[in-house]
Amino acid sequence: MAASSSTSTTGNAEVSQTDNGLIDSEKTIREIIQQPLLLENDDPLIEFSEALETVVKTLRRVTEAKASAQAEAAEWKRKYELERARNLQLEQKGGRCSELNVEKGREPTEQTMFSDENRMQCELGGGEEGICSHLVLKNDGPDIESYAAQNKVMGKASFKLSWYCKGEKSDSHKHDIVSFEKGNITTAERSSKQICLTWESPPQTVLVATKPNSAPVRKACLEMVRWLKEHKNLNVFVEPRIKAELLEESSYYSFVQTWRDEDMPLLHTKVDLVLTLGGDGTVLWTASMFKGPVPPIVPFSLGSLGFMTTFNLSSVLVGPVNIMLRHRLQCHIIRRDAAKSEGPILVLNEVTIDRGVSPFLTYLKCYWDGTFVTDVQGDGLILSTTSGSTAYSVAAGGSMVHPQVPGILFTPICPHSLSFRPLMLPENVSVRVVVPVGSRSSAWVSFDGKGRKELAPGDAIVCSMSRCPVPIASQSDPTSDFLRSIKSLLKWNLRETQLSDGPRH
Ligand SMILES: NC(=O)c1ccc[n+]([C@@H]2O[C@H](COP(=O)([O-])OP(=O)(O)OC[C@H]3O[C@@H](n4cnc5c(N)ncnc54)[C@H](O)[C@@H]3O)[C@@H](O)[C@H]2O)c1
Ligand SMILES: Nc1ncnc2c1ncn2[C@@H]1O[C@H](COP(=O)(O)OP(=O)(O)OP(=O)(O)O)[C@@H](O)[C@H]1O
Repeated sequence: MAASSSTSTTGNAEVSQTDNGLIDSEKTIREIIQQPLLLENDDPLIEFSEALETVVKTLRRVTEAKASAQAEAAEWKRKYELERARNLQLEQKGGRCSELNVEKGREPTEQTMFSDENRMQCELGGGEEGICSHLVLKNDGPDIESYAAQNKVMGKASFKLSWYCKGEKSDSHKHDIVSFEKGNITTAERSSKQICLTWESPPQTVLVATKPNSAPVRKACLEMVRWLKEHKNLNVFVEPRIKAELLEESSYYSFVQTWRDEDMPLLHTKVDLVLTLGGDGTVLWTASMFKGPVPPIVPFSLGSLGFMTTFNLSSVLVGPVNIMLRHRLQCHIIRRDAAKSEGPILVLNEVTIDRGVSPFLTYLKCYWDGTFVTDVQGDGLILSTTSGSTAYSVAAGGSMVHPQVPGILFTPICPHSLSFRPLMLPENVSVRVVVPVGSRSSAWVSFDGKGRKELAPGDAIVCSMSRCPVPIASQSDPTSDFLRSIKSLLKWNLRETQLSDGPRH
């Protein structure tokens, strides 16, 4: 039935002209039926009268059904507006957290989700400190089925997510990771993490670091320093050892600058760019010179492997340059009797706690965020970054992990246990490794394979992710670099392809 465009309102229900027409038709038919002219024995007229009676009944049913549907629609509209007004009111109150307010002893099942008056009720608990808020809807009325569908849309429980860091509330980073707008939980976009460095002003000061005791590296260094000065007019910094080597070669290199030990904490404020000539060890060494922020490093591969030394071309002075942020672990040593800790010591690959020269089992107790986790009884333990996962950790049975995955690898070295598998922890965990007071021997700790220190019984080392990563220039994207490294350098999964001319299964 087509609806008329003009309407008149009766109470809550809106009655259209079509409905008025139906009512008029019914009246007319009734009048005809009740005509006194109709005789009792006039059969065709009686039949006609009965037929008209049926039409009257049908018309009445249609009119009633329509009115009822319109009344229901108006009621839903009213409820919707009521609900909306309540929600707006809540939002204006600052989205205060409220606790779930379910009637005591009554589960919020479909049957109990509406009130007796078929009225949606939004009951909000008063808990100021709660971390969630929910709508509770009740209905014991007859139209449960038709309301249930609406409930799914209108009665969706609202909630809030809160972030805690080591037991303390912290919302500072929430929208970087998870959004919960309108009750839909989504994570931040993860399509690309490629970082590109574009110089806003040209670099002016360059630090050159080289592998020692290598004639080709020494030659490359002389040429590079000269080129940087003559072609780019850049300030050049080198380590004191290299400065001595350069001056040994020629007094021409007297323009080259160096630093004293006490200046090192401020080195990053003077240097725009670091160039390394050597292998992975040279990158590790150079990164270790910076205890805080590290300037971008461009590694020139002159080593034997070159996991981090994938860069070969030097258009970096113009840019843009692809950058890979490699995370570091920062470590503090806590001596049994000392009031102050030693450190921080930053590592790009790993911290290794091992038995050193001792022929005995290393005995270590491990804690994550202060909770005891396990003992290590074996040759030792490696706490590795994902960049370091392809170094010592993989040799000890750890998995190789893409360096963009944030985390800490927990890899035992030759554990004297059949079930001690390596595992990986999230980046935010703080790991404490203690040499128990009752241990028969000391343990030894090393940082990227260097700076060996003894840990006596009662001493501990605490490691967590540093906020200062090492930005390293890369030739292509991080995934291609990683795959190229593990395939060409570690020969990952190299196998001849099976011939096709064999038995068919
Ligand atoms: N059994 C082992 O595999 C083992 C033992 C001791 C140390 N190491 C590794 O050596 C590193 C120190 O390197 P170095 O050059 O100063 O010492 P190094 O001269 O002894 O060289 C160690 C080798 O490890 C490679 N390497 C370093 N970092 C790597 C990485 N992230 N991925 C893949 N290979 C990597 C180097 O290219 C080099 O070939 C330590 O951080 C440790 O990871 C490995
Ligand atoms: N500037 C530096 N001062 C002191 N030691 C350094 C310096 N650069 C590198 N080293 C050390 O020299 C050793 C060898 O360096 P590197 O690893 O770069 O060369 P490689 O062994 O030939 O290459 P790769 O590591 O790729 O096999 C490493 O142990 C490293 O710590």
